[in-house]
Amino acid sequence: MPQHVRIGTRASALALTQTGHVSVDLAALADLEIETVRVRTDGDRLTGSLATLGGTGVFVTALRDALLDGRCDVAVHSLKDLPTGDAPGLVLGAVPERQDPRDALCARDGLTLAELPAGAVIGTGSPRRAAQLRAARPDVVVVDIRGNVDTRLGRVAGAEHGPGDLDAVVLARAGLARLDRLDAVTELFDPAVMAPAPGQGALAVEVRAGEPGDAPLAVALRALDHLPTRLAVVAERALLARLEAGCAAPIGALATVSADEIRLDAVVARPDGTATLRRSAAALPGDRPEADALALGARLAEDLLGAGAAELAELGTAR
Ligand SMILES: NCc1[nH]cc(CCC(=O)O)c1CC(=O)O
Repeated sequence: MPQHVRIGTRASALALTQTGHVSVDLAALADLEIETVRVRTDGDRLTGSLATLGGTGVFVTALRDALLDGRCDVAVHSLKDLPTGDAPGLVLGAVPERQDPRDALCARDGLTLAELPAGAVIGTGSPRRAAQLRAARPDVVVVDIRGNVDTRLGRVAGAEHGPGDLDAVVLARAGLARLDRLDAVTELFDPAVMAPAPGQGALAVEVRAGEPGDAPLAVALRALDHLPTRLAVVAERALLARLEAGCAAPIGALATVSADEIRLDAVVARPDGTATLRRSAAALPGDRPEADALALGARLAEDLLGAGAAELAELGTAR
């Protein structure tokens, strides 16, 4: 008898494809019969600016409630949308292998950021992307936009659908890849120019704590987990947590994990892009690599705080 598993997801096209991939992967790893349960979150319901929606977790809370209530057994989130705080009763069952974490420019007429004219209008809802765009090109105009990936792409001039009132938008490459929309990408940003959000390109597969470790679902989750990705996102999120910031802060971080090193590069920006602070650190993972990744993120955050990161990024005042 296969184990019956209900997998909870937001109903956006991106969430549904992400959940679909996780379902297929889990079903290939153990004898599971998987049912998909759609859950509506505040992030789907409310239309205000992402930066003002009331902090972190707008895409996540309703899914976590469904997990805790037993309406589903597994929840799939974009890792970058997951708040850094503890979720009592829940654990990260698996962090599957990450996709390319870079941000992508989707501009009209195949243009790159350097090729866009002065005064070009670029849409993003992310203070992190806005600050780094302004740092790279102080002469462009950044406007706040919301909506799912297709809505945002539709606002680029020359798009087949939509009003086309923008010269470009910035989106995560990973989301575009999952939606089969890489055709819209005109430039992939070097992380030294546009550092991605902590956890960008990775997924979080969350489950209730204390479920039996020998059940088919638990076996499949352990096999799906990708240790280098887990270590990278642990380091990136430890940095964010120590900075007491969330996904709406102008903070980018990217860890790269090899057999003998975890390297973490981070940027903290003034929201208007007129100043940025970059710092890097590395650690040699030992017998408890997750603890080492956690310590690395916290240490780099201390370094940034000592250099004035909280004042620069207006942490604690922005929300
Ligand atoms: N906040 C929305 C969100 N959450 C995850 C992704 C993309 C996929 C990912 O980073 O894993 C997106 C859209 C975007 O930023 O372009």
